[in-house]
Amino acid sequence: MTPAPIAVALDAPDLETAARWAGLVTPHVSTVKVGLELYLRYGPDVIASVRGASGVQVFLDLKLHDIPNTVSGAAKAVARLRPAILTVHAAGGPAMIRAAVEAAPHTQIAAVTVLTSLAEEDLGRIGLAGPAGEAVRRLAAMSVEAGATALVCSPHEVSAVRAEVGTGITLITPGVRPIGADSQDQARVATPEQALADGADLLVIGRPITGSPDPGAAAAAIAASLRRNQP
Ligand SMILES: O=C(O)c1cc(=O)[nH]c(=O)n1[C@@H]1O[C@H](COP(=O)(O)O)[C@@H](O)[C@H]1O
Repeated sequence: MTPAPIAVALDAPDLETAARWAGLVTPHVSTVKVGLELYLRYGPDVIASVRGASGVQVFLDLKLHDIPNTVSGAAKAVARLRPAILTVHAAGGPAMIRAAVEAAPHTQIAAVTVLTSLAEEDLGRIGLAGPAGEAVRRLAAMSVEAGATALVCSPHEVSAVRAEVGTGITLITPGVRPIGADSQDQARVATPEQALADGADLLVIGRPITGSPDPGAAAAAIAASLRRNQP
């Protein structure tokens, strides 16, 4: 069976747990995601540990955000690990995004538009002209123009972003919660089925899977539900 288009966020406090989660979910999902918590604690070794023998795609979510020269150096430093995807903040601007794209030619650069943890009322406070849908659309268009081939947005904006950027761009949505699951610190959320129906290519799901007593079974259940809902 083809693995589901899900990136499991391995936000674990230690490497053993992350590698165990990766092993359990890998038969069911296409991708595992390494974020700041693991990377800052263990560094580059974490990539080989979670990739394991399966060779699953690794998404390195470092959300780089700095001046172009610094982001170029950082992207070069991790490009040798061959992550399939690397995140940068779209708010870093077009020159920064382009610097990342040029520094990591074998990795897909994903620009994070507006964090899924931000609610409409937060945008004004950080000085971002809203509403969220409009800010995401603006950042998405700018990022693609700067060379990003993937975008991160919430499921709420995915259909508008798809209409804006067309079919060639990979749309990645965190803020995904199966029916009945707690949204926790996520503000703009939808179900996996809805996110996919609205045009997402890859769903980022962490705690609804990794917080389960059986992460393998939780991943398998979401994957099966997505298959059932396919048109
Ligand atoms: O870039 C990301 O992956 C990301 C962007 C965003 O806007 N919101 C967001 O939640 N994420 C990441 O997606 C994951 C979501 O995890 P859960 O909320 O546990 O499903 C975390 O690892 C976040 O760092």
